[in-house]
Amino acid sequence: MSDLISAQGLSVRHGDTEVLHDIDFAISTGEIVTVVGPNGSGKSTLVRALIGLEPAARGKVHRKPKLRIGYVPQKLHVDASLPLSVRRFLSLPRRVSDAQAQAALERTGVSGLGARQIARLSGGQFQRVLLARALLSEPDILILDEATQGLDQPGTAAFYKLIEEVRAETGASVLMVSHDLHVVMSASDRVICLNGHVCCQGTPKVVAEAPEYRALFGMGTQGAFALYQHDHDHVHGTEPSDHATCSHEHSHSHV
Ligand SMILES: Nc1ncnc2c1ncn2[C@@H]1O[C@H](COP(=O)(O)OP(=O)(O)OP(=O)(O)O)[C@@H](O)[C@H]1O
Repeated sequence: MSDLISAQGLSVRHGDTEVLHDIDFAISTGEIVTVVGPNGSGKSTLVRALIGLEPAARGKVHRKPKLRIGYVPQKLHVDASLPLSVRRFLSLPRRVSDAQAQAALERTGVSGLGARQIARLSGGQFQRVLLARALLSEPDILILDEATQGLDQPGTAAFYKLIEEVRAETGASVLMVSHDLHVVMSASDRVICLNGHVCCQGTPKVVAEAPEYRALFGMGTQGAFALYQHDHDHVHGTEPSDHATCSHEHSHSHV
C-alpha cells in the first residue's frame, strides 16, 4: 500500500511555541485513521500541516502527486447576512453541475436542501452539506476535523455511519480528528493519540468501560479503548499543553 500523505520528524510552530514536535505519520490507501487528543494538543494543526495549510518548522510532509483531498474543516463561519444557497455553496470554489450537486446532497442525506440558505441550516444539516461539498472533488482522502462538533449522539453516530459508507463505496481513505472516541473507534483502523507529539498509536481492539478515557477527554460514558505500540518516555508537564495528560490502560508509569 502506498502512502497518500506522510510526515517525518514534523514540527510546527505558532509564534514562539512549538505546537507539534517530531511527528511521524502516514496514511495509506483505504485506511481510516483517527487522531484523538486533549484540547490544544495540536490535532487541527497536524491536519492543517498535512494538507499544506501550515508550514513545517522542521521535518517534512509528503503528499502523493495529484492527491485529491476532501477537507471538512472544524469551523466554517458563514456570515448570516450573506445570501448564499446550499446549491451555490456547492459550486465554491469549483463550479459543479446541478446533477452533480444533487447527487452529492442525496449521498449525504440532505437532498431537499439545495435551495435553503446556508446560514439557516442546523448544525447536522450543515455538516452534511460540507461533506457533500468535500465529496464533489472525488477525493482520494477525506479529512474531517471534528466534523460532528455540536451534533447530538444520534446525529454523530449517523454521520460516522455515512462516512463508513462513503469509504466503502469510494475506497477513499479517511483521516478524522475526533473526541467521539466510542463512536469512531469501531470504524477506525488506527488511532493516534496526540499531545504535541504522538503519545501512543495503534489498532483499536478492546472497547469497554475506561475511566481513563473520561479523565482524558472529559466526556462520554462508554468510551474505552486499548492502544498498542505505546511509546511514552517523557514527562507531559514539559509539553506545550502541559495541563493535559495522556492516560491509557497500560500498566507502565511515566518517567
Ligand atoms: N493560528 C494560531 N496562532 C497561534 N497559536 C495557535 C494558532 N492556531 C492554534 N494555535 C495554538 O496551537 C495549539 C494547538 O492548537 P490546535 O487547534 O491544533 O489544537 P487542537 O488539538 O485541534 O484543539 P481542540 O481540540 O481544542 O480543537 C493551541 O495551544 C492553540 O492555542
